[in-house]
Amino acid sequence: MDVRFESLDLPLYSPGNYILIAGPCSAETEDQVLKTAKELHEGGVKIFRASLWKPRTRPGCFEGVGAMGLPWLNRVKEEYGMLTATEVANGLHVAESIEAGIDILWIGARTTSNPFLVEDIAHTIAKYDCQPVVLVKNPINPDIDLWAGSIERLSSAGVKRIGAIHRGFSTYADSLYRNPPHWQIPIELMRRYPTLPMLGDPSHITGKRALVPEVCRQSLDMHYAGLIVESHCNPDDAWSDAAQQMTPEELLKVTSKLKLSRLATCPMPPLDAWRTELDQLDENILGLLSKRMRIAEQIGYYKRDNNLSVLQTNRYQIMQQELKQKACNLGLDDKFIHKLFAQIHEESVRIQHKICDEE
Ligand SMILES: O=C(O)C(=O)C[C@]1(C(=O)O)C=C[C@@H](O)C=C1
Repeated sequence: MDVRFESLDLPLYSPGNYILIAGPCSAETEDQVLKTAKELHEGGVKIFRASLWKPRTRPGCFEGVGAMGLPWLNRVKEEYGMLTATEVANGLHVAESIEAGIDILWIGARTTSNPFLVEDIAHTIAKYDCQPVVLVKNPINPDIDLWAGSIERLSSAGVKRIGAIHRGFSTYADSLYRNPPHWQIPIELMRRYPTLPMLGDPSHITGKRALVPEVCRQSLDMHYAGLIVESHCNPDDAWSDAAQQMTPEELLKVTSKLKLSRLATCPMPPLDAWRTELDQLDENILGLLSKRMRIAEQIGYYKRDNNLSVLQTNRYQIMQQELKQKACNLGLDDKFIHKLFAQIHEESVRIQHKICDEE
């Protein structure tokens, strides 16, 4: 589908000249909102974010202050001249936010996954002459068409200023990141829509404040238009997502370095994206190997207690035979897979011998 994107026309953060949206995960109290906004404003941040409606995984968690926080965001606008941004999950949120003068609305990952909600949001926005900027987070699952589909729905309904937010994708596997980035997906979206502005969301990708700086850097190296980062005046006491929020001071230390590292390197976006993806896959392989060895250990104890021999040649041969077939089906070289699993089996046998020798 041919989608035309108008410029977001948002103020840029300097140094670095990129869009920087910062603020707490959730608006909690008027004081917390104003204190955080003041510190960010003093550091040159021009766009303030805070969620009012929070879709949470389980009931009983803090679900946001709702429309009560809209006047707090208005005070941020009036007192510090910042633009304001919040998350919307249905048409009612949209209407309340636009009527309260919010400048930027973002659609969260769970909402992007629901075409009915996206339609509701799109048609509600389109009713207003003075439209906000709308940013679409990637869906929770790594489904590029669902992401693209939401963007297309907004555009078809008449929403003009649209951008995307890359917040990573949820995973079942153990991972360094809360939501592994799968960089190839946003890269593919940017290939499909070359004029679509993409913002990185390092807070949700990493889930840990210590990792936020490197993902900020990677996002800008990918030529993203900017970043949306969580910052709280007292992150450890935050009512939601405490581990991934940083103080305005910590954040500004990172953002001021970004320009330097961006100029000092010569980014090669496709290569960088592939390497990042390989790093992630390697980490997944390590996680799986570790799980496999833990199971081999358990079998080792069982064999010791039941006086069974460690080496089970039959089992090993059947396993290799099946792997050969599976490798061929996946287009992998069967000799390589044979060698790889011979090594893995050898290590498993070593671990079990050690257990059996322990007594
Ligand atoms: O199946 C078992 O008995 C195992 O202990 C597992 C395992 C393996 O790593 O796959 C290890 C040793 C045996 O020779 C065969 C297979």
